[in-house]
Amino acid sequence: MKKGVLLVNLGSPDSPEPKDVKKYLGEFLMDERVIDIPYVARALLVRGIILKTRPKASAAAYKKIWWDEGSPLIVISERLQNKIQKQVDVPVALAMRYGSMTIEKGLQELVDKGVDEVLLFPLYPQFAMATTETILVKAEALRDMHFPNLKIESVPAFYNKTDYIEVLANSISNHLKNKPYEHLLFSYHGVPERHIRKSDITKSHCKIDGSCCATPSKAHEFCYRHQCLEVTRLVAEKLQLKNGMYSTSFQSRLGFDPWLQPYTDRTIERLGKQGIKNMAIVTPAFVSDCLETLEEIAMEGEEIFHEVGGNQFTTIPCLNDNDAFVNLLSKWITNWYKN
Ligand SMILES: C=CC1=C(C)c2cc3[nH]c(cc4nc(cc5[nH]c(cc1n2)c(C)c5CCC(=O)O)C(CCC(=O)O)=C4C)c(C)c3C=C
Ligand SMILES: [Fe+2]
Ligand SMILES: [Fe+2]
Repeated sequence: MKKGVLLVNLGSPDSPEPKDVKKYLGEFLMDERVIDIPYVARALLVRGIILKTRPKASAAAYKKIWWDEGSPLIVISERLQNKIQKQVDVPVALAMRYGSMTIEKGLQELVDKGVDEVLLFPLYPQFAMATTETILVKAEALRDMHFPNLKIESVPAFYNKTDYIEVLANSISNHLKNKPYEHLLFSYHGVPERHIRKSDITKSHCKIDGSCCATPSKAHEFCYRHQCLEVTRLVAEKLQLKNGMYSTSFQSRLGFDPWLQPYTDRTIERLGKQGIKNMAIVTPAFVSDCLETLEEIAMEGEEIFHEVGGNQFTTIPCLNDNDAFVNLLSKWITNWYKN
């Protein structure tokens, strides 16, 4: 069998213009694993409310971070793909779950190269319904419809792999080398609390009460909250951070349902009000810098911190196409096709 790899990231609009942002958000938010309410209610909420106002505001935010070459998330993912391709002996394609670079096109590109066994590689360290699961479900549906003879294997969430933690911890310490900080905040993309309960395979473990995620359980294989807290714990251990010098929060909430807490914006505000003058922030739910890191954290987050008296706000870049990260993914891919 000829093997190939499909890297999959979230996706971005084609341009930062409201019409393209509206098209992209329409596809993204109509995914039943992102806004997980019945179809009619979802359509009313997304098409009747969100798409009437959000595209204009989101387009303005995208314009602030857009690069000459395009969306940072897409450009960075392409750089990652190209660098990995130089290190491995099987074809490596790139697709996005939403937007124009579809998973269907990515699978077709590999099939056109003679590939009949694909390693599907969701570019997310932690499992979530709205990330890893939706990619797997979509790829399998496309396989059943268009590529019935294609074998698909997937890479599970890699949040607790020792070599990943090492790469992340090294990236953090390199960026903070000459920047003294009093507090390091680990900010992860949030999800509604309901998503955590839905993904609980035991149907009884996840109570989101502060202790369930630290109590061993089969549920953790699919618990986004546990996996985020583990990344913080393992990196803090590796960097020998003292208790109180670091914490975890969740960003980017949307709507009125309870999302994972504490919220990042309120945490930044609280830290500033407590007298922290120099803080650093890292965003390990994202492997590539994107709207949520470049605008929501590096711009809005910094503004909040300064408003409450904070001084130095250091945003640590995502792993992006950093050589150590490229080497790590290339090593995992090579181990897969050599076995
Ligand atoms: C409404 C529900 C949303 C869920 C659940 C959600 C989960 C989730 N998202 C990411 C990663 C990214 N999200 C990004 C943008 C973004 N996310 C939502 C909504 C949900 N995300 C919206 C509406 C948007 C669009 C921007 C906006 O209008 O604010 C991005 C950035 C994409 C880019 O083009 O740069 C990423 C990346 C994760 C990891 C996650 C669950 C764990
Ligand atoms: Fe999101
Ligand atoms: Fe839990």
